[in-house]
Amino acid sequence: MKRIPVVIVAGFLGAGKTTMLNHLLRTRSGLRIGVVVNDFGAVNIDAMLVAGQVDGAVSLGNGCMCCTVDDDGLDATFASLVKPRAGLDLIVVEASGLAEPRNLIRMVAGSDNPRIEYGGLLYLVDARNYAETRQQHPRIDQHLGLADLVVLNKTDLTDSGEVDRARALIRSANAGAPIITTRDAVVDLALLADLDTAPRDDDAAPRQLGLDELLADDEGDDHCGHLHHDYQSVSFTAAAPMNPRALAAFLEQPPPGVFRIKGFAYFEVPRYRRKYVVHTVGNYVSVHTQPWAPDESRGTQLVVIGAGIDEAEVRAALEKARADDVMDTQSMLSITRYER
Ligand SMILES: Nc1nc2c(ncn2[C@@H]2O[C@H](COP(=O)(O)OP(=O)(O)OP(=O)(O)O)[C@@H](O)[C@H]2O)c(=O)[nH]1
Repeated sequence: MKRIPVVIVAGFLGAGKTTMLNHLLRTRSGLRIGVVVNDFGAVNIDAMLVAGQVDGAVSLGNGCMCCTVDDDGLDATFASLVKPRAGLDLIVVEASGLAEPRNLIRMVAGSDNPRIEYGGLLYLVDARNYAETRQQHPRIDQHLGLADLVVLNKTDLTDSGEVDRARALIRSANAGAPIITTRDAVVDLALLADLDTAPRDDDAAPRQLGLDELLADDEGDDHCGHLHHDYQSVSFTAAAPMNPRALAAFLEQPPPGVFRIKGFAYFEVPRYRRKYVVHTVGNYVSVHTQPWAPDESRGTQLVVIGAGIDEAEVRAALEKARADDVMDTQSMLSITRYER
């Protein structure tokens, strides 16, 4: 029986994991892909952003799955995905931006399910924020060291010098994994199919860490060092419309410690009634629109993630950004200027 490869997609907050997953799903040309999506916040925004285009999906919300799944690891999740009827060719596990890849690899490689096999780790790097993130979180180097393929993304937001510097830093953490540069995480699906057997850039050198060593190594059990211990998330939901100017001001200058905001917003402004998907990563804001699903209730759902954030302050700022009056169309400029 052919086993279904399970590829783990990891990378720090906002690196482009969901963007890549959506690209793969759009271009899968006949291949059947199952996904496991894990979000840090209580509202599973990532699962909503990939909904509707996937052949089988399991969403594990509210916490990094490296620590929050139970003793069976991901076994129940895989069991529900690999039913022969689903006929999957590939399973992609999108880790939360703060998850520990080593633990995830253990869960997949150590699974008792005879229908799956570990298919490798793809690690996404945000070229714009990488140097700073690495300085803040030296542990990222360990994550990168486990990768079978590194995708250096967001090259449009940096100059070539910065891309070269990021490449050199990645190389110092991982001697052999191929590094590809991308914009909007456009990765060829074929690359994922043979991730763990693809030729490495240092063919002569041994792998930094063999899978057996990895599974035996106790270092990954040191939960204290996990990135998510330093971070909090605040989820905000509102059925009433938002004030575009006030929400834009929040996205541009969020309370101290906030690094990532994602979700969607509802504005009751003539001609601007579509669903506004909003993202911030560091100080970069981006917005795009999509239609509401026919049965979807209008409303705003945002997840705000950061280190040392004051939940009450975040919540109060978002409450203040609700529209308390009829909004003029001019006010939407403050949001639409970030449309990509
Ligand atoms: N300019 C630019 N924006 C990008 C690129 N790739 C992704 N983005 C944007 O970056 C933001 C975050 O992308 P996501 O795909 O949601 O990132 P993620 O890694 O899934 O984020 P988390 O799950 O929160 O860790 C979104 O606004 C994307 O549209 C890129 O290459 N260039």
